[in-house]
Amino acid sequence: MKKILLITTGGTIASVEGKNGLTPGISDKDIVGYLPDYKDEILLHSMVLMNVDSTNMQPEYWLEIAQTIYNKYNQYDGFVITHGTDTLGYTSAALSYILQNLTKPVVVTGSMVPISYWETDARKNMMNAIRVACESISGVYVVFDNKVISGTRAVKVKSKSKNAFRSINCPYMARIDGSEIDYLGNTPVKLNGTLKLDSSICSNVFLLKLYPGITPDIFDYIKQSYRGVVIESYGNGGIPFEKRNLLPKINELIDAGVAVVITTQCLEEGTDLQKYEVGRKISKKLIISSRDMNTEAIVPKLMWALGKTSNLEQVKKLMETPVANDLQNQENNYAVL
Ligand SMILES: NC(=O)C[C@H](N)C(=O)O
Repeated sequence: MKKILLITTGGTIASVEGKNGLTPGISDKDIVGYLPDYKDEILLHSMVLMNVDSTNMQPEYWLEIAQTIYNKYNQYDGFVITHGTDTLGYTSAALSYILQNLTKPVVVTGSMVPISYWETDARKNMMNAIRVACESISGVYVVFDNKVISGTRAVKVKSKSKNAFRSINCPYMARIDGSEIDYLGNTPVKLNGTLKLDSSICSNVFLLKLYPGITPDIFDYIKQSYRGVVIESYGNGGIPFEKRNLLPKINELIDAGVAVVITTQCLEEGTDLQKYEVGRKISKKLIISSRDMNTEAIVPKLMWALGKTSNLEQVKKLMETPVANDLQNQENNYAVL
């Protein structure tokens, strides 16, 4: 019988209506109490690690989750983490970088409606997550609304509906139909190796969304206080140089040792800095191109890379090397669900 550890962290799934609106309030035991009878099939242990709305999630909490999995690793076959949906994609990506050489499944799930409500999606998501955690696969996965998504590719695209997550720039790993898990591409394999807790995280990272009219002085502030900046530019990726020219200040940042990543506000297909003049002008040697990674993966990856080194050549190399399926080089061929 498979032995699974459920780690609860809060989110809507654990929320109750309080004086000031929904807030996490129920325990791991309460959550388990809502599940259909599973006791003949799996041995499920549970623990509360924290009880936060995931809007309050912090890099320190990612480390707590990772450390807990690391400490309990040998006692279980798989792990399920219940989490708020708002920043779930950041946490699943962060765990993919912090927990290196995973040989077991770590499955992150949540819900859009609290588990105590009759119309909840929590029971289905949890049972599906437990099913995936019992598989002989390795790595971090997000299980939501019958879909299995690579931990570095899950993006919340809806604020209210139950089909809130999509796999961005990467095929879905699997679809769940009743108790069947249908793998859509190659069935993920179980890896061998020794788990490593790669926990040096530098959270001094700024995320900047460009808009027409943005002025260069924001970069003075970033230079003083941050070691890395992710610039969400437009389309294929480019920096404005008409009227309010951002290029000199970005070059100053790099000269001061700040890591600069260019990504795009477009959800799909990623950047190509070589296509347009606005992209080529900024594509100097030390600009980090995010290609088809999503922001939820880029931010924790940059924190993880800067935790290891302040050498910008090395940061660029770490960022541009695929980790846990976060980045692909060849033409995409997406599964549409
Ligand atoms: N559906 C949810 O879980 C949303 C909630 N605000 C959270 O992220 O914790």
